[in-house]
Amino acid sequence: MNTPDTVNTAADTDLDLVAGLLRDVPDFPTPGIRFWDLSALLADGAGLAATTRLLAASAGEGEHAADVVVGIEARGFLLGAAVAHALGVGVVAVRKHGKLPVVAARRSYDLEYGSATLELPADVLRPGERALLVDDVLATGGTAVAACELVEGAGAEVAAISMVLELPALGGRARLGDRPVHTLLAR
Ligand SMILES: O=P(O)(O)OC[C@H]1O[C@H](OP(=O)(O)OP(=O)(O)O)[C@H](O)[C@@H]1O
Ligand SMILES: Nc1ncnc2[nH]cnc12
Repeated sequence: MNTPDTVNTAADTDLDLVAGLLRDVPDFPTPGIRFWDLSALLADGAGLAATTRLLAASAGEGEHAADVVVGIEARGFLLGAAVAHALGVGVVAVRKHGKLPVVAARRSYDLEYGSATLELPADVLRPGERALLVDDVLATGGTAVAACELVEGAGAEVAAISMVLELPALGGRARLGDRPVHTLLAR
């Protein structure tokens, strides 16, 4: 029987479901990297719904509510669109270099297994808007910092950063400074 401090909430149930659908793959994409793959989670209807609920719950309410979601290529697109729909707001796709026809700004960065450049589409973020950044994994934080700088460079505010999985050993949270970071699980 549950006692008051062992009551399972709906969020706990969602979290258990999410955790059970993650898989880690050794030596991908390069030797020595333990890669966290969310494919099975995204492919599972209940898993995707639980993930969306949990990520949306980390968005602020009232005056702290997000005006828009920013999804980071590529896996952040899938989660970002789902979270935006749940919150009733739109979604901005921050893309890898060379995919957008009209670019507001770009940032290059390093991550666990290489380097990349992110670009923000022109004329979609308005100054003063509160953006919720969504992606799957927070590792070194290079990707998230670049995305935050693009949002902030457009005059918008990073309301929060929401990710499914954090890899604390790689130090991403510290690189994000004072920006509010919410991750569902750590490995
Ligand atoms: O915290 P970091 O060290 O920056 O790593 C996290 C990023 O790495 C992965 O994306 P990846 O660049 O592999 O791109 P993809 O989603 O296009 O596969 C992941 O989806 C995050 O965006
Ligand atoms: N180990 C990892 N697994 C999945 N995505 C990542 N992005 C950066 N590092 C990662």
